[in-house]
Parts: sequence; structure tokens; C-alpha cells
Amino acid sequence: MLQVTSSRLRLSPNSEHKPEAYDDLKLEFSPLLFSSLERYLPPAMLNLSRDAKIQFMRDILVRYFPEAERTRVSCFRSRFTSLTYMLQPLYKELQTLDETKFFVPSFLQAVNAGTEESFRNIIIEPTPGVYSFEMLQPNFCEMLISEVENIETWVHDKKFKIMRPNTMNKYGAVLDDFGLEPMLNKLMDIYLRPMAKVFFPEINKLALDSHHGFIVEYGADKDVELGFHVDDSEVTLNVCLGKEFFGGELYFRGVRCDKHVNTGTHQEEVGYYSHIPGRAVLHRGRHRHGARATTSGERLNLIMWCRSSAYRELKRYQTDFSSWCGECLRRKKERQHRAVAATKMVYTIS
Ligand SMILES: O=C(O)CCC(=O)C(=O)O
Ligand SMILES: [Fe+2]
Repeated sequence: MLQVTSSRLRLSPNSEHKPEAYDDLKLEFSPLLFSSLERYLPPAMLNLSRDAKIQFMRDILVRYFPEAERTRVSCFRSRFTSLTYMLQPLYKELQTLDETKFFVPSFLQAVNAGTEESFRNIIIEPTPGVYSFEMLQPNFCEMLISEVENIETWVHDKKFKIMRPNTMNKYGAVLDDFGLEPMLNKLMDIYLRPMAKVFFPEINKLALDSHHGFIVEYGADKDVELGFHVDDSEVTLNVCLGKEFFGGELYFRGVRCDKHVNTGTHQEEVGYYSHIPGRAVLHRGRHRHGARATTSGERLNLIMWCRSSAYRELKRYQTDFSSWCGECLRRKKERQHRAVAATKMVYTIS
């Protein structure tokens, strides 16, 4: 038996290596994933039997994918051959961002002006820290919905298992896996980043540099509601695409840092937002929220979890997040009150 000295994957793929076909496999991961991953195998493993390689790769996938379900490790995924190669898109034009076709004029004007005032002119703030504005044209929403239905049909026909949006949404698709990653990158870079800088000052100078873009689907035979959670994002964009539905309101319960995520909610932190097709909400990922039941009809939303690696790195060295965490702020104020009270006492006695 061949001894494998290193069981670590290569950092970059061996582009000369021709992977085996894994189409006949009925495993929980797409055959495509195995073919792509094979290029990352340690050199000594390439000559092993197909079964040995499958075993090795499956162990890796099982180890990483529960984690990926949560964090959608995008660097890992982007190394894999995109599923796009196999799926014929309905609308190729969705892959290239055409701002006049995608966005409503008011949103475009605000982005072009790029000032705090221009953004404030187009938003409403249904609850503090949640910003809502008209964003997508009806035609674009319809095209995106049809594209998602096209993906669903293809996945169903081919009996593929695709990555679902996250651990809580079991329906919908990760758009980044279907050729829309560059378009969504541009959407984040050019259109969301300036707005995020204005409304979320703590990430002001630190760029949003990656995203997880997906569609969530609700209806009688899909997900119905979404439990209380925080997103794995610094900033979340959530735009309703349609179709027709009742219910599905978002509820918000205050922004919290990791340490305080399970603390109680104060009355002033309770807020609601009702989705309207074409309208977006932008909120911090750490803003605790959930979606009430979509009681009839079908609701599809485009979600982008936008992340900043620099911000995440810096957060590791901080303990006070009172500029955005409601609980850090409450505790800080309490400390200040106590300090003032103590000073007064000392002053009186002396
Ligand atoms: O259903 C919605 O609108 C909310 C979805 C959401 O919060 C999420 O996917 O993180
Ligand atoms: Fe969410």
C-alpha cells in the first residue's frame, strides 16, 4: 500500500492533472465537486485508486461542509469549477450588471451623488439601524425569479444536490454558484459599499470584500418562516423580488456583538418591516431578526451577506462595541452612571 506522506491539499490546483469522472456516484456531493477537488490532492495521492481518492475527498468534504453550511467558506468554493459550466442560463444578461436595467432611477441617482444626503433622501428607517429603499426594477425581479426557477428545474431533473443558502433556509439557491458572483461583486463594490459607509460607521474605512449571495424562497411547499437569528455578515442586503404573497414580515430585536447575542430585547429595539417587491432593506448582520410566516402565495428574496475580512480581524482585538451593540452601550452607560454617582458621593463627603 502506498504511504501518503502529506495528507494536506495543495494550495493551488494542479492544472495539468486530468481528474477522473465521478458522474456515476450517488453521493451527497456533486460529482463536479470531486473532479475539481482532485486537482488539489497531494501529488502522492493522484495515482491511488479512484475509491481511495473518493474516500479521502469525501472525508474532507464532510469535514468542511457543515462549516460551509454556516459560513459558506467562499475561498474553498471559488476554487471549484463553477456549476455554471453545466447549466444553460435563461438570461445571460443577468451576469453583467447593467445599472439602467437593474435599478430604479432614484437609487441610481443617490449612488451617483454618493453623499449622505442623497442616501437619506431615498431611505426610510422602519426601526433604528434598518434602512429601506426602492432598488430593483420589476423586469429585473421577474428575470431573476425565472432564472432561479430554471436552476431549480435543472437541479431537480439532474437529481443534483446543491448547496442551499444557509443552515436555516432549505429552499432557494446560492447565486454565486451559478455564474452570478462577478455581477454580485460589482453590486456590492459600486452600489452598496458607499451606502454602508454612511449608515454603518464602524466599517467606514474597512472595505466590504466578500459576499454570500443567495435567493430565499417561501411558500406552502417551501420554507414558511425563518427563525430568530443573526447573519454571518457585516452588512446584509435583502431585496424582495416577488411574487405575490401575504405575511413574511421581518422582525428586528436590536444589534448585538457575539458576547451579547443572547441577551434580552428592550422595547425600543423591537421593529418590523413588511416586504414590497423591488424594495430593499440594508441592516447590520448582527441586527437580530427573523421572518414571520409567509401565509399565502410565494415570496422570493435576494439576499447578500456582505463581509469585511479586515473588520473581522480587528474585532478580534476589541471588547467594547458600544458604537453598535445595544447591550455594550447599555452596560457602558450603566458604568458611567455608577462612576458619576461615586464621584458625587466622594465630593459630598469631602
Ligand atoms: O426572509 C427574509 O426576508 C429574511 C431572510 C434572512 O434573514 C436571511 O436569509 O438571512
Ligand atoms: Fe438573516
